[in-house]
Amino acid sequence: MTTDVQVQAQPRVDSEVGTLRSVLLHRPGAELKRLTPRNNDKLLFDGIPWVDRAQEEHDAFAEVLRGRGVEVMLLADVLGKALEDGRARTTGVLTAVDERRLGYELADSLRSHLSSVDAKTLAHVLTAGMTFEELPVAEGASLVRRMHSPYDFAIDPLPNLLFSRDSSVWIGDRVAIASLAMPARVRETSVLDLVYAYHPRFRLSGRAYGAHSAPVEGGDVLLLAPGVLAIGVGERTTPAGAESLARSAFNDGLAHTVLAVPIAQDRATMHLDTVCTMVDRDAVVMYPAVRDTLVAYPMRSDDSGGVIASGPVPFLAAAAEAMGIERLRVIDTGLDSVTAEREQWDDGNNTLALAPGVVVAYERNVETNARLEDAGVEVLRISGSELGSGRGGPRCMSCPINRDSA
Ligand SMILES: NC(=O)NCCC[C@H](N)C(=O)O
Repeated sequence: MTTDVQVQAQPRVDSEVGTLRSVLLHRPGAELKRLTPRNNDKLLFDGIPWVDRAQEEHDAFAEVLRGRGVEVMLLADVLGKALEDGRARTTGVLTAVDERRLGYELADSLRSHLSSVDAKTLAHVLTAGMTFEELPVAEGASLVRRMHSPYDFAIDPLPNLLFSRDSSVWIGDRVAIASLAMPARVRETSVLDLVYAYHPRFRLSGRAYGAHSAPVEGGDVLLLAPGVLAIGVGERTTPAGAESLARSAFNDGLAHTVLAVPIAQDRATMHLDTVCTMVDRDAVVMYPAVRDTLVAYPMRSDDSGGVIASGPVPFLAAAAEAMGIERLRVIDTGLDSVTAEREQWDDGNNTLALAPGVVVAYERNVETNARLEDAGVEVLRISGSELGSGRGGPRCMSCPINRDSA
């Protein structure tokens, strides 16, 4: 159920913790059923999720948000709506059909076929992909068709759309569509591009950054305070990507300081939000192992379209200074290193704030959640036994569209 006020809310996000009003989620679907032990690594899942249970867990997550008055927009719905525009369908077909994979003839006949299907079916194909076995009949003489296994992908599935945080990020009233680093996620950019270009709710919104710039993933971008961004630089976001997003944010007047924060180039720490998320206006929960070592390279505008970087300097001090506060509190999870490592791996530090001091977290991270509560943070627990197999928590699975100003 949504209220009139929520429906009218214009996209705008200037912090991590302002009361969440609208959010974009992706309910996992058929694309997760494509995962097998042979392809799960390439598709960036650490196991084979039980899809029905993952959907139940996701529905429960969405219900927690709705229960707190948040408008939940689902990607399948907004993509389907965007694809009602014929121009979106044409672009969607062109970006999904890869002639290098299919060869000229098969690509041509698949493009014709997809141009004739309705918006909902096309939305399904764009997210769940298509196997050779599912291709429309005809082209029996195609070498490509004959030589591929029926189970090979003619169009790759996008199981990581579940992590809607990474593919786009709102900064102020502009949306930055990510340039995703891993081959398994690159096509997500074009799906989100369709949504923001053609869905009536978004099509007038301005863009920040450019989807074809150097890699930046939304999980690396933290809106520490209005005008202050932190951008993790590691396995996904590159220094050039961070600089490019900073330049765009400065030029659009969306930020005065951007902190580039190096993180280890490991799967466990693939994004900054795997080790640090904000839980209150002046507080973060942070993986203890990085607490004292995290540094930042502050960037500011040179006032003529360029970016000036300095540092490295200690992250916590640089963040507090840029935010104009005395100290950025780190909720001390006080965990022994083994428990901390286990809970970090299971997204214990990946919380989604619904308001200052109110977060959604995976229930399995018992110790981290207990410490958050000891520090006065309200923790709304969700189950993530299956959702977590893609290695992402509540923040990763949510793209805030509208928050009250913090
Ligand atoms: N912000 C995040 O940390 N997102 C999690 C992304 C998980 C996904 N399987 C990936 O490897 O990209």
